[in-house]
Amino acid sequence: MSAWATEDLANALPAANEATSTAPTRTPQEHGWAEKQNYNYAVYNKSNKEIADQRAASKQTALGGDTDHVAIRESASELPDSQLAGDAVGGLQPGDWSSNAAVYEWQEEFGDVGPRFPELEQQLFGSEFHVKMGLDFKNIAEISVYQEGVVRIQPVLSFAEAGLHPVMLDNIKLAGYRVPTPIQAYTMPAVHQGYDLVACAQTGSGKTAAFLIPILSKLMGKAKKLAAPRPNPATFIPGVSQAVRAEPLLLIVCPTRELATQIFDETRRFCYRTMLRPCCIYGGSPIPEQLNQLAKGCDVLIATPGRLCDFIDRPHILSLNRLRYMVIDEADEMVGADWDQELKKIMSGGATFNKAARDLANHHLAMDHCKIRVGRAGSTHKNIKQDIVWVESSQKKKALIDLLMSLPPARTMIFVNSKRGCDEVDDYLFNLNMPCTSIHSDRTQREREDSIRSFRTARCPILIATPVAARGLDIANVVHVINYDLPSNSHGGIEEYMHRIGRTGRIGNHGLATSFYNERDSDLGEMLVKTLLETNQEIPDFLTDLIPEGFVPGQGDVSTLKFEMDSDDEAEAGGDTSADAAGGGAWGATTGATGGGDAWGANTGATGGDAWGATSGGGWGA
Ligand SMILES: Nc1ncnc2c1ncn2[C@@H]1O[C@H](COP(=O)(O)OP(=O)(O)OP(=O)(O)O)[C@@H](O)[C@H]1O
Repeated sequence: MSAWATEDLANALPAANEATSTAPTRTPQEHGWAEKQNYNYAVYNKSNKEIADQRAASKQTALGGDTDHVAIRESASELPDSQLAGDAVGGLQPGDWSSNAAVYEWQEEFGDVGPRFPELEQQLFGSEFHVKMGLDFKNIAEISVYQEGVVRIQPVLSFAEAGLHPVMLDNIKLAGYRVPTPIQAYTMPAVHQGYDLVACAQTGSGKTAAFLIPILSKLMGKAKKLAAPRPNPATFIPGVSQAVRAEPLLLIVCPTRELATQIFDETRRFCYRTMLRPCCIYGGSPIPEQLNQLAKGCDVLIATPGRLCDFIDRPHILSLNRLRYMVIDEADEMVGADWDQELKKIMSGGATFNKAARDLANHHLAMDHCKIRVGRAGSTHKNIKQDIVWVESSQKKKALIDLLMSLPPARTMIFVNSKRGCDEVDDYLFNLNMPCTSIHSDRTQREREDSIRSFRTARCPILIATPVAARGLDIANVVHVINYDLPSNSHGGIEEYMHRIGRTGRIGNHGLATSFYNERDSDLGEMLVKTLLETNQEIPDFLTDLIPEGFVPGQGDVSTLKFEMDSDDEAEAGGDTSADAAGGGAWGATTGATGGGDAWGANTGATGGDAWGATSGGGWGA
């Protein structure tokens, strides 16, 4: 099945608050929804030994060629062909662990730049499941960029002028990126000049590439000198060949398994045709599988904290001695996890950046680190239409099916606050023949990976999720996000709301976010109204009382709205913030901002002085 097309569907979506009164008179399939799919226990519940035996058997029967691919097809052979074709994402088939996804395997004889491999290139860059840039960059590029602290960075207007390695420029082209997003316009020169960095921007504005592109590009120039020795991939046999110790140059830590595998996917793309070998380690999947990957060499390690600690405790397997860069993704989420002692060097914050995370940055980063913030921390953007609908708790299920059946079928994420609620809503929709799947933290890792994969491929275009899936998930053509339960303040409040709705309307695309609201959500009401006002959304009648006194929707000055998450630095610095240079002229914005000109006043002259691949001073592992 092909991916759902965002633009047509987004244009076809009516205002959701008109939708709940429509009773379903047709089946979901008559309405255009895909057939529902059962979870395939036969494939997913195989033991590791069964999979290994199957792979060994298929290796024997394979007539030359790529034996791993034969094994992959074999392991999925119990699925119908149509399902197989639809489920291949980046070369992975059902039952494969995401950490085993194909990476570019460098060989000594390649010289400086590796040759192209069309099949791998297709897997990495050719997928219809990658998020494609939408048409409305303007609404992202218009957002003001703020720099805090002593260092001022001049943004670049294009990738070409960012001083990137030629292979990185090629990979950026293959990925289809034409111009840097505002956050990328600043992070590229900042990393190039060797600064530690705290970066923060709206959901879906390219933060992952904002740290990957400049860091990997710097490492590419020096990989041969810096990287640890590794075995020849052509002759390496897991468990038989001599394993090497993984000694990454770049470590990326993030809070969830789904995010880790997604960053791994993006890293695989940007490392294409270079000797930088990425690996991904995360909880819930078999350690031996991940050990086999590390044993082939690892220059970029993407990890969730628990599994990383496990491996750090085994110094013969993983050493951080060579580390040059460290990135903490979703840093505000990470600070709760007792990790502050280990977190150093570069920090790329999440779309919200709370005080605890900022304190952590102040504690660990070099004194002259840069802080770059695109828009208000925790703000959303105009490309997401936000509808709030009054629904009593007892009516939510009915309202949900009515809503789904009143809109054109579209890839939809439904958020609930509890695992039990997630199971219940999944059962309810599934029993009504809706093509849904679900994810929460009590599911096995195989179930989690299957669920994300089948949502990504639109085999199950409806995903019901607890907040475990809220952060960072980047799935093409998620047109509609439904907050079945709004996140009360004890469930992350307005920050969580913003992360959830940010699964749609990514990178210039449009999306709809519908939230069910009733008196139980009143603790969120005030912040919700301000968030709606900020992007000029419609305020429903039952929330108009909460509009700040004197503020006229659509006309009021949104900068007067007070948000709890506003930067403490701004307040503390007493207006030291330099703002309003969008750096995004190349995105087609006519902001009137100078975008990289003289607006910044004098450059600091603190270039950091680093040549390619050199670490900036005083940091972790330096
Ligand atoms: N310059 C660019 N041009 C086109 N697409 C881009 C560009 N930069 C990033 N993207 C794509 O935009 C999508 C969103 O990027 P990413 O997931 O990094 O967003 P994010 O800011 O981290 O969002 P979140 O806060 O939700 O995690 C990705 O699919 C990425 O490949």
